[in-house]
Amino acid sequence: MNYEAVIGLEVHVQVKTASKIFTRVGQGYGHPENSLTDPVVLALPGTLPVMNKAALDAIIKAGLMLHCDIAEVCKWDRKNYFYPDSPKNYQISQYDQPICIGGEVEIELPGASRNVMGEHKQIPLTRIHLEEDVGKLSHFANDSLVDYNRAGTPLMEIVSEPAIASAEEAYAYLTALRTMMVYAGISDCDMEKGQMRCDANISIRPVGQTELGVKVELKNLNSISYVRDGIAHEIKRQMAVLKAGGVIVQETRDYDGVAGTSQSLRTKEDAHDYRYFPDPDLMPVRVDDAWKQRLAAECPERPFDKQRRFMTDYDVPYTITSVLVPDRALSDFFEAGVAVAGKDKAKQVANWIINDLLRELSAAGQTLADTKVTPAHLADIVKLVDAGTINSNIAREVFAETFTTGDAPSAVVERKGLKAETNTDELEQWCRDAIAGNEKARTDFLGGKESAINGFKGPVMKASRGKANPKLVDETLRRLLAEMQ
Ligand SMILES: Nc1ncnc2c1ncn2[C@@H]1O[C@H](COP(=O)(O)OP(=O)(O)OP(=O)(O)O)[C@@H](O)[C@H]1O
Ligand SMILES: [Mg+2]
Ligand SMILES: [Mg+2]
Repeated sequence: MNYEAVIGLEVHVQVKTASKIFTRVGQGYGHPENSLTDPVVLALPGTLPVMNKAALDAIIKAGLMLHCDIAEVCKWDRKNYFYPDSPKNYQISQYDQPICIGGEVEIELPGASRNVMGEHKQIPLTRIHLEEDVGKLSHFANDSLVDYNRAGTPLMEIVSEPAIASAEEAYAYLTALRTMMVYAGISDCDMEKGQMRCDANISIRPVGQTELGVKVELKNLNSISYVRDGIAHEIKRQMAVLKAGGVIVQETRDYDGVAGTSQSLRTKEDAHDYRYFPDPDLMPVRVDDAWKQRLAAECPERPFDKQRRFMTDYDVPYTITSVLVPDRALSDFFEAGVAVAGKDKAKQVANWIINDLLRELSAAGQTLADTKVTPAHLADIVKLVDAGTINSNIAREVFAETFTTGDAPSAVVERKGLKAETNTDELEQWCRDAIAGNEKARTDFLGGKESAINGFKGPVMKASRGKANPKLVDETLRRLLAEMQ
């Protein structure tokens, strides 16, 4: 029998706000243990939560980016459980009235090769709700330590429908989701810092069956690659169980990304009853149109929409757009360059960014934010090359100088006297010398071997100390050779 996999992902994303979700103490990663706490975080008697509107703004934005319906009214519920990561013995979350309903995540599957755009698909979402993150426990041989710095950090839970078909699709889903959240400034989604965390629910069923199989939930998937590997491993495991005549039991498993193995944590029988009920300390939230419209205006263009626009409007190849677009600052830099250079020069501007700017940045250990190169510099250098003022070899040199000094390319050309040799008499003499100096190439060319012309170009370039305009050299050589025929 043939089986197919069905996957649903629950993704937790920490929202990047200045303060925590229900109190004014700051949030962050890497601070001394228990330094980001206050009476509300520690649930001291008499404290009450106060809603942080910035966290609501962020989740509404996320919902708008992902085409969700934003509920007119949503409310807060207590998820009750007893564990030291939550000093209140409950977590404030949203149960039956989440803020975002439905929606979808556009994903791109791997193409036939790196240069080819892969298939795009929409993965439907069930909901997105907002809750507070909990504290972190560290277990040692004889004791366990609790750090409440993370407790109360606003946390979105993005729940997909069971509609992801493979480990590759799950990988693409998380990549797309992360790019989108970073684009909108909602979260940095650094999985190593726990800013994005994912649980994967996996079942298999005979192909053609509509009813879902029994799901297994994988936890502790702390990188996007581990999610992919963990899912692939789990699908194989379930197939093997069924093939051997066994049954899948509903359980939660822990996946060890390093070892590539998983083990059962708990089965359905141990499932919690969270006794959800509305939190009496918090009012429901009503989101009106004006609020939604304010945030819609702040939402950036979706990355895949931008990529399609770059390809159709600017005629930039897919491979280049897939480097430019995932980095919002880089794509803004590109568009600023195009705005100066003109739309018809977009491809050249993009090439300077991809081939030269990125190379120089990585060699210098810098990021785009540090660079002295401006979008106008790129437009300048494209213009210099197009006008034949400098050839592309010299342009590389000029760019490197602009990169280190921040001087405009035309200023560098001026200062270093790098203008292409336009003295045609001198150029013509160099060409004559080159032809005279290579008898064989001359006979070959005159005998019809087109490529033999290249044999003269090296000596001409050398004579001009690299400054000759290659187009002009080519033209002059052809004219002189034609005269000899
Ligand atoms: N049979 C199934 N096979 C694969 N995925 C499933 C199946 N049934 C449900 N899912 C997925 O499992 C996830 C369920 O998440 P949800 O938060 O609704 O419930 P939960 O996991 O029971 O709750 P908790 O938040 O406490 O983990 C969804 O992403 C859903 O698409
Ligand atoms: Mg859940
Ligand atoms: Mg779950």
